[in-house]
Amino acid sequence: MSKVLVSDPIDQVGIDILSQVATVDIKTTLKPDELKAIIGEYDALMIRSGTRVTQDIIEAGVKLKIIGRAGVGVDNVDVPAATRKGIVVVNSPEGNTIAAAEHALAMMLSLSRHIPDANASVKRGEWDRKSYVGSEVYKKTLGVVGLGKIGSHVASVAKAMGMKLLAYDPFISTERAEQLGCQLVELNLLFQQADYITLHIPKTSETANLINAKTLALMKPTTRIINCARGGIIDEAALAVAIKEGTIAGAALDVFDSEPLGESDLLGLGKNIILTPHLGASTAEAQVNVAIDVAEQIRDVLLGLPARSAVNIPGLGPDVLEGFKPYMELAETLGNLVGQLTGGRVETLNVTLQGDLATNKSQPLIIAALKGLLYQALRERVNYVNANIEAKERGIRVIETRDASARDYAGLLHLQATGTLGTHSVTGALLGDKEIHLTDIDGFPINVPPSKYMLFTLHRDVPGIIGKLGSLLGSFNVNIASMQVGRKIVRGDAVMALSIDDPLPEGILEEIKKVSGIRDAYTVTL
Ligand SMILES: NC(=O)c1ccc[n+]([C@@H]2O[C@H](COP(=O)([O-])OP(=O)(O)OC[C@H]3O[C@@H](n4cnc5c(N)ncnc54)[C@H](O)[C@@H]3O)[C@@H](O)[C@H]2O)c1
Ligand SMILES: O=C(O)CC[C@@H](O)C(=O)O
Repeated sequence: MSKVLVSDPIDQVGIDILSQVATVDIKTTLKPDELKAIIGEYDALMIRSGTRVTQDIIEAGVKLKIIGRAGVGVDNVDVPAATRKGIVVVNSPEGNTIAAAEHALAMMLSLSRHIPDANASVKRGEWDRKSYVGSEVYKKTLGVVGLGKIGSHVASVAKAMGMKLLAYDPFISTERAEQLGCQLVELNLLFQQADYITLHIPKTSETANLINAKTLALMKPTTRIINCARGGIIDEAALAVAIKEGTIAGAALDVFDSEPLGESDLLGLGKNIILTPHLGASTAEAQVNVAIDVAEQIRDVLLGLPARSAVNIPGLGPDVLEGFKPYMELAETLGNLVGQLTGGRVETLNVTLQGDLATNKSQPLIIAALKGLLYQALRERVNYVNANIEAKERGIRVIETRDASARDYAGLLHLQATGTLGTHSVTGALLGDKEIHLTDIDGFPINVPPSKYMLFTLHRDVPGIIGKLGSLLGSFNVNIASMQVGRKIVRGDAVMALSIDDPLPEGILEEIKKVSGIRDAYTVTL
């Protein structure tokens, strides 16, 4: 049975799902060294934001197949290191969207009305109504930085509260922004005009310290900033100075450069700052959502099924996977076959996607073809996660061609590999949407389903050659399950594709190549 380590608090519903297929250990107080010492035993690791999965830990996780982040941000996982090791990293892209958006809105209103400080004063026995006069958000301008899932929800609710919306997101269309009632503007204009600025972006090299002394200086003295996205997007020292000096009115922060917060310039700024301990996703509903979402993906991967929200398998979303699964198998089989026919080191793989496959959603097929191609070299070490990187590291150039014109099959996949030992090509399609058929080998038309053990010959199409080959195989006790010849012209060059029941015995390939009329022969195991 597989073993899963859960190293952060996860809702029980997730543990129950994992327990269907694995032994689950829950250890939520591990120090990095302790995690490193035991991770080697586990097939899967499930975390929230508390565990840092560094390269060290990934290297020590010799059995790890999947890391599941019960939340959105995977910045606590070294995803490139996991990818290199073929470990799938999954998250829950939507499970806590509403929770995080509502937290941002709650922070905005709390900051406007000094609710945390007013509440604390009443609890101290005071009745001070003068110190806590607030301001309304109605008719004020909210600047939303990042109009993705959380930013969009914040914008919709803020719109309903009568706020004017500006947004900055270089990856969002004007139409989408308009649908949400937002005016897309340049960042500096947003900083200059907004009364409230709410951040809903990932922390990347572009967004690190996006709010700094320079950008703070652009803001109005009445501006309030809300960050429920990621620590490090705001320069905390500069923010503390801006609040202290009245350059801006205040800030509400759920996330910090270093968590837990500890000593900080942000403490001691009174009612103009609200600090929460990374609570954006902490609702009962969100924790159930993310636990189910991620535990199901871990369960599926441990059962050999694909994950629906893998962050390091490009283009393998649920919609793509559902329709493409049989074609993924086709691509992998063809990749494996052409890799074995070509032998040696492959330098270029030409991938032609024809008919229905000629869509811009077919990137997963190329990954599957590369996985098949690299199988002989890497065996189980290559998977959908690392196939692309492995191919790049080996200098394999991939050339894609899309040809939407209809053929005899709804979708045809053609692979041509060129390497140090020559060039070979294979084409395949699906019959009845699921049965793989090889339709062409090296330009010769055939129509055979692939089988585990196959023999291909390139020969002259002359009488008797099939008999000679059959006798030779018989003399070595090789049973032929099926055989087909593909030729372009009668008595010209031809290929023969044979399915055989067992692997070809040692030495027989050389004997086959000596048969008069046979120019070459290849044996493959699929
Ligand atoms: N506080 C919490 O507990 C909590 C909970 C959930 C999510 N989050 C964080 O909230 C953030 C947003 O999450 P989401 O689910 O909305 O993500 P999302 O991917 O749906 O949206 C992010 C948006 O940011 C935009 N973006 C990327 N780079 C940008 C840039 N340089 N400038 C402006 N926009 C940029 C993207 O185009 C996208 O629209 C993430 O950082 C996530 O980790 C925090
Ligand atoms: O695990 C948490 O509570 C925080 C999650 C949040 O930061 C996220 O990115 O999803």
